[in-house]
Amino acid sequence: MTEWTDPDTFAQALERAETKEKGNCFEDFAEGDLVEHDPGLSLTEWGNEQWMSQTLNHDPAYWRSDAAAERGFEEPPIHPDYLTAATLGITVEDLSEKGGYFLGRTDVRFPGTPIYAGTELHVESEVVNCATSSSRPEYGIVSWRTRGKDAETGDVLCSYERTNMIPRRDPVATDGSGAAAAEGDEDEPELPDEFIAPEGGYYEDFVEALERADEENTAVAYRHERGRTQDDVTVASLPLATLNTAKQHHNVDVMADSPSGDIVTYGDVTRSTALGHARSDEETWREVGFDDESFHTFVAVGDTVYAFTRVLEVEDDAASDAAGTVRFQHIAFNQDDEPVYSGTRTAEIQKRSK
Ligand SMILES: C/C(=C\C(=O)SCCNC(=O)CCNC(=O)[C@H](O)C(C)(C)COP(=O)(O)OP(=O)(O)OC[C@H]1O[C@@H](n2cnc3c(N)ncnc32)[C@H](O)[C@@H]1OP(=O)(O)O)C(=O)O
Repeated sequence: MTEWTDPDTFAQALERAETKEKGNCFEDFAEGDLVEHDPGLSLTEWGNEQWMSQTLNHDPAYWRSDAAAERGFEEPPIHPDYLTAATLGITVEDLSEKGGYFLGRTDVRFPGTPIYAGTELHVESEVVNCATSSSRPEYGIVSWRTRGKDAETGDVLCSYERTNMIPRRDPVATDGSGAAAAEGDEDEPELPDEFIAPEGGYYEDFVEALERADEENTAVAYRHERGRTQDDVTVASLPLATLNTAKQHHNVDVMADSPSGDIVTYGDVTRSTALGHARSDEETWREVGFDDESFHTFVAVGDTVYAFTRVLEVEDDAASDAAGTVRFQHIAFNQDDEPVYSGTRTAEIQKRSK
């Protein structure tokens, strides 16, 4: 009788067996398609706290009832970073499990927040753009508008537009114009002469710093001291806890043959860690939204995520009198000072005079 577990026999069996594939290729997406994602997730206190603690997000309003009450929350709510990561994680099986790279995201908004532990997520995505990559024949570039809804009420809790490179089933010829344009675009860097940092983390400190910087060639731009070295928890456990099935985060065997040569950190972990560093130097009141997010290069186990912040503008138009609105650019960078993530963030920052 054939012993199927004999190594030689099994090797032959594997070679002849069809693989039941997961995920979709570029050709499977068409503009206007609506995908209802089957996985769902109950946003738990444990998941929220695990995400926040591992990414160094320690805003007391998300940890302590008295601080939550001061902010007008019924109890410590679900953090917007965890909500964003969970909304995206659920979509991976249908949108990007085939592989490819999470390139960027914009228009991240939270119309239905605050929300609390126990809320169940139902997520849907609409294909908004399918484009040829002019630099990489084996990929196309797909963008989706994704909405994370309260499964019970249908209220939209988190919405954004995200772009990934997605493998093509059939590679196409490209004209290489993307790479050529990039080569020609290399301008000399023109940084301001002087960088200043706000004295403190209240709204007034950002206003005062921007006023000081109003002279020519000065920017309000500073780095944050904390760094977070990536380990098995941040690289594999956090994405799996959001049902993110991208092999990039948990299949060392497959990733050994990829450009990174190893599993890589979920973009939302990199981003949330950098934001955690930035928030530790400010008095955050409420997150409003995020735009123009890009992931520039991979982060892997052993890499350390640091953060740099530039203050772009302030506006005294927050929903609460206790805060003012600040728009930031945050750049996450690694131990070799390479940018790994950048994006703009609009947040309400507490006033000292509250
Ligand atoms: C979730 C999830 C997966 C993950 O979380 S993976 C971890 C997060 N993502 C990454 O680590 C990717 C980091 N990025 C890179 O390593 C490089 O950017 C990459 C993807 C290797 C591309 O390198 P290139 O040097 O080839 O980069 P280009 O700037 O030339 O971009 C290639 C084409 O993509 C277009 N593109 C780039 N960024 C965006 C963007 N934000 N929005 C739209 N399109 C973008 C760019 O224009 C180039 O287009 P061409 O037509 O010229 O090819 C999960 O599975 O979902």
